[in-house]
Amino acid sequence: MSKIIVRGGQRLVGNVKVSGAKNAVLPILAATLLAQEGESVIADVPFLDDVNTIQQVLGALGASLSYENETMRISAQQLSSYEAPYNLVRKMRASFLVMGPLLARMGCARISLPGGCAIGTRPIDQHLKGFEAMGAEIMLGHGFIEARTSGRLKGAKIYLDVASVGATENIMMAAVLAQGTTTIENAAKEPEIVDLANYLNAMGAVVRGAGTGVIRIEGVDKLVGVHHTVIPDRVEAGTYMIAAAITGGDVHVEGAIADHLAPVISKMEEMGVEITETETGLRVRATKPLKGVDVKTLPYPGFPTDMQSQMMALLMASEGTSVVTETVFENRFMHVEEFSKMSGQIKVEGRTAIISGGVPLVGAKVCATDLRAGAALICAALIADGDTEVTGIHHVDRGYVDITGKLSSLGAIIERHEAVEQASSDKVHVLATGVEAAVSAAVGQPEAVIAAASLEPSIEKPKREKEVARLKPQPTWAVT
Ligand SMILES: CC(=O)N[C@H]1[C@@H](OP(=O)(O)OP(=O)(O)OC[C@H]2O[C@@H](n3ccc(=O)[nH]c3=O)[C@H](O)[C@@H]2O)O[C@H](CO)[C@@H](O)[C@@H]1O
Ligand SMILES: C=C(OP(=O)(O)O)C(=O)O
Repeated sequence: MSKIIVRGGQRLVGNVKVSGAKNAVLPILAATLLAQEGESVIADVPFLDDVNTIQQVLGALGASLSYENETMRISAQQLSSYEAPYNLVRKMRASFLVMGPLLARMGCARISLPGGCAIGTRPIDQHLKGFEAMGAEIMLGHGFIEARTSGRLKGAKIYLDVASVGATENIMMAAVLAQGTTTIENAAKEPEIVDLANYLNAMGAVVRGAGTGVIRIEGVDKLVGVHHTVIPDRVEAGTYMIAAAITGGDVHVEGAIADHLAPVISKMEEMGVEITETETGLRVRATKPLKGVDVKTLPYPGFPTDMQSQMMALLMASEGTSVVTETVFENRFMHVEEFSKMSGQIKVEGRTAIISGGVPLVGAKVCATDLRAGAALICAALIADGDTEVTGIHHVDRGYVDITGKLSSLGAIIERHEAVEQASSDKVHVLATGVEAAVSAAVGQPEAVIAAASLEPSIEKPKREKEVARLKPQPTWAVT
């Protein structure tokens, strides 16, 4: 099982460059499916597992792709399938973002249900409500969602019950080729929505109002491939800002856009962190003890839920009591249990966490329960006494480009240990201690052979097989 080991106690100093935004590039790559002519050239595409997954989804639909020097070239003139494979959708919920473009381009789309994940149930009802309003027929069954339309989709007025980022993007992508005008009310306002709208407009679409609560889309007949550069990742930037502040460091976060990070900057300044805008990013300095603050996550321009766990790490290192309220996802406090292994003093009551700050953190063996939880544990580990071993880092690989390299360039003592994998023809052999660990190492692999050595020797084979099936039903995994 791969892990990241951090030795706490180093002050971070220097420059760190932010990569292109995961949450912008995924919908933009999905939108390249809309280009009936020409090649799409997307620059600043971060080297992430999620990007690899969407690349495979596009490939399975018939697009041809190449990826070099953070630039992806996509030709989608000829699509050969309208079905996003289960193996890929199960790895990454954002695969569902191909539904809008497929419906618009091919009149049908079949995608397996993305299901829930560690941070909440994450329904897709608002996406489907939008497609239905535009005339699509939705069929659900056998773990699949199929959407079909006879002829073009029709422009419609759609009010979102929740300002969902994904639903706004999916509906926008479906509407650009629809007949007539689509209005999305209570639309999400995130910078990634604006980046997608800019890309669609460059392709020939007519999208107005992105970044506000009302987006109007005039359908056009055809879109073409164009060049686009993805915006910098505000969550990655925010994570390095927290890493700098927690270590009492002095770090320039190159590429960070102050406007995109306004709620994070405001809270960190309230705590006593000095943040200055430079020509190319943000300089973050912590020169005095920090004080606790209260934080409530909200859709943009509120405090981002994707920064909640990293902020909690900083609050543990600050003086006084802080209250964090999570309003976006119903189950995004899984990191609290891991923090407590590091001596963090946090009490959870429903959607609120009360943090007693200033208690020295200690190194421990912890597990990333989701992407941002992993980043938060690494931030906390930077000031913990001794070594912290973070497992579950396949989550971190979804959204952070070379986090160990970037942090060690700032002076952190951090290294990555890769799992021992013996690749056979097309299966990955997983060696790990314990059923949970073995299954967690096998997640994300299309086929895995979980070696007997991975599992408790006292458990005989039929029982081990049952245990693996219980933990993660996955028909292509075998126990040897
Ligand atoms: C790839 C990507 O961009 N991911 C981001 C996106 O996820 P994602 O687009 O999945 O998040 P949404 O904005 O859709 O979800 C926000 C809330 O709306 C609810 N909801 C959503 C859709 C729907 O049809 N019905 C419904 O009830 C969700 O359960 C959640 O409670 O925005 C989230 C909220 O900022 C971020 O944490 C994710 O990093
Ligand atoms: C929750 C996140 O991503 P996703 O929506 O892709 O799961 C995230 O980026 O923190």
